[in-house]
Amino acid sequence: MLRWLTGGESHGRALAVIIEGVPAGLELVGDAISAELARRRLGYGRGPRMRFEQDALTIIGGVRHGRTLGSPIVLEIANSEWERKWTEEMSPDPGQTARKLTAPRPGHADLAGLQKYGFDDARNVLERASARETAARVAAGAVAKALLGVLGVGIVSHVVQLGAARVSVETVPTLGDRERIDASEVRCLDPAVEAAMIAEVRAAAKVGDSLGGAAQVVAHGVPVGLGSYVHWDRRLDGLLGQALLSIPAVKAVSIGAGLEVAGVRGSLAHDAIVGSQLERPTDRAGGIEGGVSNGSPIVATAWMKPLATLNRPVIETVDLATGERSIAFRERTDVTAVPAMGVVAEAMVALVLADEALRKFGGDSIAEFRRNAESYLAHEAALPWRDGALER
Ligand SMILES: Cc1cc2nc3c(=O)[nH]c(=O)nc-3n(C[C@H](O)[C@H](O)[C@H](O)COP(=O)(O)O)c2cc1C
Ligand SMILES: C=C(O[C@@H]1CC(C(=O)O)=C[C@@H](OP(=O)(O)O)[C@H]1O)C(=O)O
Repeated sequence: MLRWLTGGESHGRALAVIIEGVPAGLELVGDAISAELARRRLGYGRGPRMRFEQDALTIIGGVRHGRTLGSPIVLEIANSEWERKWTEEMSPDPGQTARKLTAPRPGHADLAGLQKYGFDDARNVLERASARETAARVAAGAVAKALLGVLGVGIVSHVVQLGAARVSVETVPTLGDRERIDASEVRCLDPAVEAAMIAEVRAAAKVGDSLGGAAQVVAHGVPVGLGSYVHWDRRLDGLLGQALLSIPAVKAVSIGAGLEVAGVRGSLAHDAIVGSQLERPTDRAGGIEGGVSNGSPIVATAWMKPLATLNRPVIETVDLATGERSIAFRERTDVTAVPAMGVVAEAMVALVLADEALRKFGGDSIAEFRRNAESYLAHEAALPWRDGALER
């Protein structure tokens, strides 16, 4: 099993993540993790911070000479502004701020967080509720992707909706599309829709508004048999749903044809099993049946609300210090973060699949993990009719 936990505040010294359960001997280099962090910073419509934020990575433990040790992997991602701007405001030493934030921003965790934890300064809430934390998830996801690579699993994501601009649901990307998607400013495969998405962001930015949208994640090469139908908390679709819904501002998750199948007849909603190789000409189920991976690509889509902070603040709130009507204050903000959210969603899918792969195949070393997987796959592939036994 894979366990991981992040820590750190948005404007604190750094974020950290500890990842436990990765077998020894996995090839892991800092550059590969940093490259994933850089992908998350991209995207038309992101705010000023992403232009200077470096996401400087330090591997604190668990890796030696480019290979994992089987011990907890400890990663640190520095926050670029700490030294310059935040050492006093975010100091862990006793003291107090002269700049309390007392007007909670609607659409953020501010008010519920203030009430729940008994604070009188919304900074105590927003620092941890900020999606800055997703940088640590992406670092952990890079480790999970490296592990999944041993099984031949590869993950790709693309933006399928930004504001009102939306691609056809038929376009499911291959691993070969990854470079082309990352080269797109909005991480969209279809050039015509890409242009419409950029126009949407421009129009929203011009009037100080924000946009939501959706990103689809596809995992290719996932073996049959991850997840289970035997308990509610072992269903792979349930695990993916929780993981993706935990991304800030993600409000819905669909698997495969998800939303569309609700409105069609059953005869058009499922995937036929064809021939002696048990092929699936369609993948409406998104690679999961009964909570178990079925060998088809896993397809999950995360739907994001428009960002809550607006560059032209208009949303009403109440200043808790005075009880007076106020307008939500503006931290720097992105116009949209859907392209970045897709990269975070890839990480979350990778972490779920890596956890399930470890549960199924186990192993303290990568050699053992690979051997176990190969043995299972060889056995699973040896169904009687595949070697002609049924004909004898
Ligand atoms: C990558 C990423 C970047 C985000 N950037 C912003 C931002 O700049 N401004 C903002 O208001 N919300 C931003 N958000 C969303 C907020 O963090 C989120 O709306 C907030 O946590 C409340 O949403 P919730 O109710 O889903 O938790 C971002 C989310 C993600 C995934
Ligand atoms: C820092 C990141 O995103 C931040 C997420 C965020 C929010 O409210 O969630 C608000 C902004 O924070 P700041 O005021 O520091 O610019 C974004 O920049 C990041 O993704 O690394």
